[in-house]
Amino acid sequence: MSEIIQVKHLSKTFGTNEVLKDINFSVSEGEVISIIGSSGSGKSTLLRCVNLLEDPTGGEINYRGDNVLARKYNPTKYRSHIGMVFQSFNLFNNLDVLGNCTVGPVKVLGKSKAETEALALKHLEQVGMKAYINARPSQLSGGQQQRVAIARALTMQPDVMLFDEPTSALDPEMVGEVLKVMRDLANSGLTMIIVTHEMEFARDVSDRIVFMDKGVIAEEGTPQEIFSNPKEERTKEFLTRFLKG
Ligand SMILES: Nc1ncnc2c1ncn2[C@@H]1O[C@H](COP(=O)(O)OP(=O)(O)OP(=O)(O)O)[C@@H](O)[C@H]1O
Repeated sequence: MSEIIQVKHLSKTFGTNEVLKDINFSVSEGEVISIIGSSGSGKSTLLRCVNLLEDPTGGEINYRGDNVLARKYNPTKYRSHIGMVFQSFNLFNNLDVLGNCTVGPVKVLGKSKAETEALALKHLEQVGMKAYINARPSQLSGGQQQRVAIARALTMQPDVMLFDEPTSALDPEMVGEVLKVMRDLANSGLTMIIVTHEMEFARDVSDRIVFMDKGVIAEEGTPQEIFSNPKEERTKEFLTRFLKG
């Protein structure tokens, strides 16, 4: 399996707060990785660094072997390979559903409108939102908006999709529909890095679990290793606390 992203010795500091310390991990084609850990452990910051939404303080992010933090590398080009879905959907309310999905590929990637619309319709169908192409985001439920946000990211034809707590802002009854779409994507072979508090989902869909604690990767392994047989005391404590809560 070829490596798509490799993070080496990554660090991130906000003022005097060292949020990420010497992070090393990689994702290969077709892999699904879930990042779990307590609130404030640095999960979202790590994902945002991978997408260059935050400037890492040190280390390397390699995309197919090239360090994207090197001066000569074009960050816009790199970002076009990385899809991201946020907690808060971030759809454009002045555009309808189809417009939300086509604006990026047409304006940023310079793709043809006809080709992009066909692709967008395919992905909107995949997430069960094809019937809503003319709706505005404000007319949709949170779960529907998040499914459109997923279709929008997919229409950019990314190499890897990052999900930053995609169900945290949803009413409980809408969590399932978004997780179902993500399960289907994972089964389809899409490469995914997911920050989530949905433990059951993470256990079921992931090839690997990364457990973060206080800015470091405390433990990493298969779902079986992490959930049934964690080696680190802090992993056990987190899971016990989580299951009780
Ligand atoms: N833009 C920022 N400026 C200053 N501090 C920040 C910024 N973004 C994050 N932090 C700090 O970095 C630390 C890690 O935050 P982060 O959001 O990455 O954690 P998390 O594990 O994703 O938490 P949660 O599960 O609650 O989302 C926190 O102490 C947070 O206050």
